[in-house]
Amino acid sequence: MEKEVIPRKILSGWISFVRKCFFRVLRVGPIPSHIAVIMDGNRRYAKKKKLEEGVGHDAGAFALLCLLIYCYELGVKHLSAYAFSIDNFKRKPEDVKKIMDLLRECIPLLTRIVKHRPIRVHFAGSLELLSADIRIPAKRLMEATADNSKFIFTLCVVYTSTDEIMHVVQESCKEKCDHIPEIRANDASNGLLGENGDSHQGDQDLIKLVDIEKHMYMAITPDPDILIRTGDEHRLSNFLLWQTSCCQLSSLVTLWPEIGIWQLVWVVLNFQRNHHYYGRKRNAAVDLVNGSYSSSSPPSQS
Ligand SMILES: CC(C)=CCC/C(C)=C/CC/C(C)=C/COP(=O)(O)OP(=O)(O)O
Repeated sequence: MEKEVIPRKILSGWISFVRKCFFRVLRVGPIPSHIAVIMDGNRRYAKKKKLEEGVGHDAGAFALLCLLIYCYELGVKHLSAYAFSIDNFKRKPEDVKKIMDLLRECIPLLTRIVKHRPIRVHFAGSLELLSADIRIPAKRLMEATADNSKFIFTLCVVYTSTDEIMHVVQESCKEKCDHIPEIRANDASNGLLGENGDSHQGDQDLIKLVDIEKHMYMAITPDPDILIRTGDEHRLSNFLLWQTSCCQLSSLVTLWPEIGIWQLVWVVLNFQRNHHYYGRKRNAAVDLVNGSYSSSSPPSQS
């Protein structure tokens, strides 16, 4: 990745001015709070351009950093990217090494980008599986930007939803086990223990939705409004499965390194067109979770 090129090319001059004017017009409509991306098509891009495979990933990382700046300027509050899945460890060793090298390189670049913008950088996933030379600077960058609240950029690395949900279950159980004596004592004082000392109501409610959500790797961001997948793929590939039940899925034929401002504008315009529909879905889901539907009037299926 060319280190100098990233900020200069897109941050200065009339291109940046025109882009900001354009975004101002787009902001007349609702702007998604959270965009998530699955960055497919990097190798195909390299093939198409007759470049070495790894160069496709370089171009992909560059495209991601540009998208970060565009989203920030547009007024989006969260951007999350699927940079490395746990399943990607099954790829050829040189492919794994390439993405790990990019991760290592992107930390100083991100440090420069956040120097002038209040962006919080978050790495989500089983970070203990990263080598120390990536994990330690990544944790340092997370700590250094932890107080930035205007924008959160999440890089999902060594991530799958299955792993996230397993992690949540383990953490929630661990936490509750530690508190079982307290919960039992509380139930006993409220007369809620049965003859054999079991809790009548406590156990089935032991783990609540709030417990699950607080242990998610993605706990610091709201659910995405838009999930973009490039490279003409239509699968979720174990990415944010818990978080995407009411989200617009935008599958683009564009290869990831070719994503730019026009693709972003296109998905945001689609979001604006469907905004009321997704808003209603979301509200219905929240009502369901809060138990505001009675059993005699189930939610309408649409
Ligand atoms: C800043 C930073 C660390 C960025 C990450 C770099 C990057 C673009 C990662 C994409 C990872 C990935 C496995 C994509 C899948 O498709 P593929 O790219 O292998 O391509 P294909 O769909 O053409 O096979």
